[in-house]
Amino acid sequence: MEHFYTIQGEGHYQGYAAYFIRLGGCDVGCVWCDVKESWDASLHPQLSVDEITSNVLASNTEIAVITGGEPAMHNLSRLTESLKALGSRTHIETSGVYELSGTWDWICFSPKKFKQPHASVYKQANELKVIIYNKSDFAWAEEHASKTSTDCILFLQPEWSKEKEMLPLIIDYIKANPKWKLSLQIHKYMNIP
Ligand SMILES: C[S@@+](CC[C@H](N)C(=O)[O-])C[C@H]1O[C@@H](n2cnc3c(N)ncnc32)[C@H](O)[C@@H]1O
Ligand SMILES: Nc1nc2[nH]cc(C(=O)O)c2c(=O)[nH]1
Ligand code: SF4
Ligand SMILES: [Mg+2]
Repeated sequence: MEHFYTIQGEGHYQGYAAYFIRLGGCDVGCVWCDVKESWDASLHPQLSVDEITSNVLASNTEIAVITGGEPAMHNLSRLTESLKALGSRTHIETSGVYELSGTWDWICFSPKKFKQPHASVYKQANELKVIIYNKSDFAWAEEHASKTSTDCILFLQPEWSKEKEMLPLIIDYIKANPKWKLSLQIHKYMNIP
């Protein structure tokens, strides 16, 4: 769908320069998705792996973030092999609904109520990033956290339109349950992609 060089705005690598590759196509249907224009893959141009990776190479970062849409809908073996051959780190943002293909240095798993994750992703995830849209999402976050590996880093991130309402609750929750950390979408405050 698009590719751009920016600052990773979320999660464990928040603040790092990163080259984003956003793949079209998603059938998860989150009501609050902030990139709904990604859902229909046929509306977006197809680029070759070489076209994409040459842009990553031209940037100064060694971090390539594959996102979407739901990137795991696609076979990502060739793309991740090419990125790694260029010396790039491969990071993915995924809802975990599909079994992952490809080789990954960092897996950010953000489960969704709208479609159940695939069982395999829990032990693969390096970070769990749960979006908090309402109060019931805290208990739901714990359910998912209990299935991840012990070294998985746990984040709560407010849904953007509910941030004013949910952030105070998230802060209280993290103070009471400090295994969780806060993730804010800092790129949205900075008005960058
Ligand atoms: C657009 S999604 C694409 C990757 C993948 N489909 C997924 O959902 O993880 C990228 C990240 O943005 C988060 N996100 C999407 N819409 C959001 C919103 N309105 N507020 C906060 N986070 C949001 C998702 O949970 C995910 O962690
Ligand atoms: N700056 C920036 N950081 C991000 N982290 C995850 C994003 C995503 O949409 O996957 C994203 C994004 O869209 N922009
Ligand atoms: S899974 Fe990701 S891309 Fe798909 S609708 Fe949900 S937030 Fe949007
Ligand atoms: Mg985004």
